[in-house]
Amino acid sequence: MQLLRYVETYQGSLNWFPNVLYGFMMSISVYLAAYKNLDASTDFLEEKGSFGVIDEYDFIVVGAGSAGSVVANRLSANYSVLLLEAGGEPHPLHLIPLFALFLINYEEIDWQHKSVPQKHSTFAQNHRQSLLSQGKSLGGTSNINFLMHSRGNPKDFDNMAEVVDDPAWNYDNLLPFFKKHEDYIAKPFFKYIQEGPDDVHGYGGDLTIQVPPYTGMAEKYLKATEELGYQRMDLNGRYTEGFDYTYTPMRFGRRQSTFTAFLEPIRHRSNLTIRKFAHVTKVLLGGNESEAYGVRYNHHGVPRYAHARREVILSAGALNTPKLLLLSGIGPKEDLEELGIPVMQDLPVGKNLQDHASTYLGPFFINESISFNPDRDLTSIRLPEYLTRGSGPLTSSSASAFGFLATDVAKSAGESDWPDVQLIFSGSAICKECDRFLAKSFNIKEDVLMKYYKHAKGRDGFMQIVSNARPKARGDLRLQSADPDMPALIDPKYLDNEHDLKVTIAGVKRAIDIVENTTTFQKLGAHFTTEVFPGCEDVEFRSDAYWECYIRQFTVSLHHIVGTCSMAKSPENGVVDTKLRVFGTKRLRVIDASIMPRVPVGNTNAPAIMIGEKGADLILQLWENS
Ligand SMILES: Cc1cc2nc3c(=O)[nH]c(=O)nc-3n(C[C@H](O)[C@H](O)[C@H](O)COP(=O)(O)OP(=O)(O)OC[C@H]3O[C@@H](n4cnc5c(N)ncnc54)[C@H](O)[C@@H]3O)c2cc1C
Repeated sequence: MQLLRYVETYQGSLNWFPNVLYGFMMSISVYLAAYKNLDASTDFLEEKGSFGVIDEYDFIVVGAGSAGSVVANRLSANYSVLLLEAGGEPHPLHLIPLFALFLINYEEIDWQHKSVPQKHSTFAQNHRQSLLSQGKSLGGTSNINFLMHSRGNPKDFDNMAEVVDDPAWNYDNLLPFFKKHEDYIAKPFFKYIQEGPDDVHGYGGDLTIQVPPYTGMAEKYLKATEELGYQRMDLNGRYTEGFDYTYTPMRFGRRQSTFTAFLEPIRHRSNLTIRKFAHVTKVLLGGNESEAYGVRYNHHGVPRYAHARREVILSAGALNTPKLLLLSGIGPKEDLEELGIPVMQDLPVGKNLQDHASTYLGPFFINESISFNPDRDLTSIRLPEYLTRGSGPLTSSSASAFGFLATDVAKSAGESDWPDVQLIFSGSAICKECDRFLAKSFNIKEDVLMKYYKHAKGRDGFMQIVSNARPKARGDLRLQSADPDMPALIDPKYLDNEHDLKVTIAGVKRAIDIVENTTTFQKLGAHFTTEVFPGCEDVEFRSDAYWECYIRQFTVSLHHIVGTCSMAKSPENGVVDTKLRVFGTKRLRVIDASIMPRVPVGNTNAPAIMIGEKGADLILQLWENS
């Protein structure tokens, strides 16, 4: 507290802080590499000699991410579990939500997948390749995501149950799995939270869900959306159109990843073996019925094998799980034969890839100094304030409010109660180094962002992310080689159809309306930038053609990839059945985001965690009754 008082008193003369911080962030790769090398060397020495002749467990879980951490936690309560994770310890900087946007695209903690060059989008990204980040450490992508807790719309799950013809996957039946781990803290004063038997939230679970202490300009944004007739509602409940503060997995201002919630507290459980730096390269399948009996993996350069007495569970995420299945001979027959991989099962692995293609709309400027302007507001007080009180802007990933709305496209399809656009509000101004940081995080050409943001630096303002929440685009993932170290060919096919473009343009116009047609924002003199996005100089500014150009240039993935190992009624339409067992195999399941047949209207971390709960429950039910 003494330190806090000292810093509060002298902060005026200590405004060197942003410069130091920017300098630190620019050299972050050195720090990340040092941390990882130390972790890997310690792990190598500790694990040396700890392998048995037969490394055998009841269950093997591949991937300690959002879903895998939950699966390993639940199963190891009763059975022996080997959890294999390609990455190491999560980096301590992950805990600070404000750093979320600046800790992606580093090889030490991110798989850094890239799409193949896109024909209809991502023109401003280097080589037209969309960066498709995925966390690589204990906790997986929950370590590097933007902390938005959003389950998806009840209709998404009802629709999923219909597609797979199994009511077990409808919203009402999945609710217990959303609630099971939740420790929900509702923001005070909001009346929309249901109480009693209709309460959709859980309390006292492993994962605390709350609004961060710092919300910046979010209240202004929510007021403006109310002016346009949108209600404030619980976006993790039975919502339709509406807006709210962003709820996040967080305790005392620190990110709660699935590592901190589900693995750290039990990592010394005698039934659980966590093996870091263990890159699984093949599922071992035997007999006529493709029965999974183990996996092969590389551990510090040494090939290892582990056997499962009961099941092998793949939770390597929506890009690495299909890759692993393909490498193991499960996938489209023709593709596998072309690469000389013996075919174990002919299944549409890697097809049906979906993602939320989005655009980063802005900057919007205001005349008052109320946005979070890092150059000004990131004073030296922020660190001690964060460390001692768990408060202040460091607690916010900057996506402080969001909402869902139904465009005319949804309405004319009779789906006004199933929104098709998500708008995310980021109340941060463009700081003097933000162009370079954002270029790195989005894989955008640095000169493009430097040009576009030049006039915005240091001015109070904000951004909105416009996301096409129910895309029609269906991409795919294929192998280019049987070598596990070769990246897969990933093609999300963003904006390859008129529908997706139309919905995104409609979303952009609503986002502009919120700013330019509400008294809340007009009192602040709020307006969209007058700067033309590089590459769109030849079309009339703010015309539909301009928005099309902007969206196709500045396309960014919201990193919500799903569908590559789709759950389905039959093997012609998907990869796993409704018990998440890979069709045509035995003792092999997929439990992660890849099993969702359609991307939910919302974000995918909460659904992936729910799938972890549901999958673990299916497994426990089977083995406890047999
Ligand atoms: C930058 C970014 C921001 C995002 N923001 C949000 C957000 O704000 N809100 C939200 O809800 N969602 C967000 N998401 C998406 C969400 O976090 C993911 O959809 C979700 O975490 C996926 O969970 P998963 O269990 O399927 O996979 P993951 O969490 O990716 O877990 C897979 C794990 O498997 C490991 N692995 C992979 N291959 C192998 C192998 N061969 N051998 C061993 N281990 C392996 C990986 O290292 C990883 O730890 C974001 C994603 C990104 C990248």
